[in-house]
Amino acid sequence: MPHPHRWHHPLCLAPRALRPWLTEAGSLTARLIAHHPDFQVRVLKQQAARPHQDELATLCLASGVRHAPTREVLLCAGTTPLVFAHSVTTAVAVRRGFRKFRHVGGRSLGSLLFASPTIARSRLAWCRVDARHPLWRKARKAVGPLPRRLWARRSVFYAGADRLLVTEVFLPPHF
Ligand SMILES: C=C(O[C@@H]1C=C(C(=O)O)C=C[C@H]1O)C(=O)O
Repeated sequence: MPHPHRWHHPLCLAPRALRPWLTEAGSLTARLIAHHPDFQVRVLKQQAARPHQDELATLCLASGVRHAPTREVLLCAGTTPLVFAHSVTTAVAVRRGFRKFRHVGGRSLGSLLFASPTIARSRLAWCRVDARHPLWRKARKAVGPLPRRLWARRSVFYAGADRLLVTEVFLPPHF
């Protein structure tokens, strides 16, 4: 059976209010701060983890790779989670183009990525994830009960040959 989650879901199916968020080409962090002065980053995990199946090709990783530097956060307004963000890169990248990745801590990764003129970004891609997808299950674990399907977007940041894949899952009830 083909993998049910493909990253080119038609954007016209997204709720109108969500579309500006799904298509924001600048920093999502900056957009969230503009709407929520009490914006906060809650770090859930920053460690090596097995990349998701649908991340391997994008990061040019072989399917046997078990340890890719990974960061998972909740982007919150006060204590209310708005977005679950999952970022993954390669062992080489954190020693080269994305050296600062491991030291972001409680700051937003966006503040690092968009501050660097040498880091470029790919086009965005979209997907509706459900319980079959690890992103849905991770978000569920972090925030509790969720609707059956969630909108997610992702893009690759490039520092020379190095890649960092950032995926953002939009959480109800806010989105
Ligand atoms: C890529 C950005 O950074 C955001 C912040 C993240 C973090 O701190 O881990 C992760 C993904 C993004 O939602 C952005 O602001 O657009």
